[in-house]
Amino acid sequence: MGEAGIPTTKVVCGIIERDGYVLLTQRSKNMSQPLLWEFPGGKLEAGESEAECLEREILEELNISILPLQRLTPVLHKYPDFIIELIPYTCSYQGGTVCLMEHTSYEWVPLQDLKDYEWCPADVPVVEEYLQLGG
Ligand SMILES: Nc1nc2c([nH]c(=O)n2[C@@H]2O[C@H](COP(=O)(O)OP(=O)(O)OP(=O)(O)O)[C@@H](O)[C@H]2O)c(=O)[nH]1
Repeated sequence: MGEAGIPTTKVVCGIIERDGYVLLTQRSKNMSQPLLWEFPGGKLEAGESEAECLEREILEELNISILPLQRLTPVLHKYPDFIIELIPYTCSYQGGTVCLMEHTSYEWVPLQDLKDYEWCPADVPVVEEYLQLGG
């Protein structure tokens, strides 16, 4: 539980790397945080590991397979009506063609452009840490 009894939602997200590019997805108009950019992923379900969650969500949302590599620092972020613990993993792209099930668009982005996107607020520290690590 977080402040004032608001539960914390654990969300695992993937920084998916392929040949020096990283995969970003843009939330669609009818999702929460419309049109903001994020690293694909989703809510951790009971009984699954973070890696299992990430592989499942990315297959469901994008139809590609990935391999989680390194866990970065989780970010605790308070949105007006909920608290999120965003748990980032670097991942390698393994195969498949991106097919969007929920998002409005995606881009493979070079590291130097990551700062130019309008991110979900919880992602901002993740982007900073990732860039500090050198990608
Ligand atoms: N997948 C993902 N979600 C993120 C990121 N950053 C961030 O704040 N979130 C938030 O974490 C939640 C993830 O939920 P989700 O993707 O599994 O499901 P959803 O949007 O259908 O859930 P919702 O309808 O409850 O908003 C959303 O509220 C989303 O806005 C991120 O980088 N990746």
